[in-house]
Amino acid sequence: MSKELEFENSVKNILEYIGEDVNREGLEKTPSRVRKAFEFMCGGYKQDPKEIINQALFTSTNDEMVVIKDIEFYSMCEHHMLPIIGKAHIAYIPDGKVVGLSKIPRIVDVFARRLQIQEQMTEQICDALHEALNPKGVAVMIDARHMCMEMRGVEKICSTTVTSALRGLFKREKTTKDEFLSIVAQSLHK
Ligand SMILES: Nc1nc2c(ncn2[C@@H]2O[C@H](COP(=O)(O)OP(=O)(O)OP(=O)(O)O)[C@@H](O)[C@H]2O)c(=O)[nH]1
Ligand SMILES: [Zn+2]
Repeated sequence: MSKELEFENSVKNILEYIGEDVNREGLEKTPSRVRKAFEFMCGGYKQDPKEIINQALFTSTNDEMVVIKDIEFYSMCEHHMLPIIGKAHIAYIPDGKVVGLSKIPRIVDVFARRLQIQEQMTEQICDALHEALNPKGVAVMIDARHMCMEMRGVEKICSTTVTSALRGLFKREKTTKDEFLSIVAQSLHK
């Protein structure tokens, strides 16, 4: 049996388990729709962040902080496979090269489109940028809502989780870190 069919049969098992009639018309294509949705939502496993960044690296003498704020993303927690919905705020200080701006949200999606815990996703984005750009510093802050804490479990719909990862100047210099925090503060969930 193909892997695709195995996946679709697993979806049918879940539908049966929750008490659905897998043969009713509305559910006929659901297993294959779910498979395609998962292939998209977990497409990050097949992507290489270095390859993405290397497509658009430009020599530059600029060494001022570059901040890309409010990068929305959808991920899934590895414990419940329920959505994590949030925003990433990313800054770096170039050291001889800058990256095409669109590549930063692409890197966020590479790691968001995997099963995640928020702390790990924050670190992975930071490390990927640090390794590929070799900048003077990188900072990543993620502010997200976890559906496993809203739709079920503790059912706290107003709580958000903020995580950060800092490298280089952002870690060593308080003024650099504070500048990043003041730019990002306005974007955090109220
Ligand atoms: N640190 C961290 N924990 C997470 C993240 N996403 C979900 N969790 C937590 O993972 C934990 C799993 O705990 P368990 O006790 O094994 O699972 P559970 O019985 O479903 O727990 P409840 O959610 O409290 O009902 C829960 O406390 C979740 O809130 C994340 O991104 N980071
Ligand atoms: Zn969860």
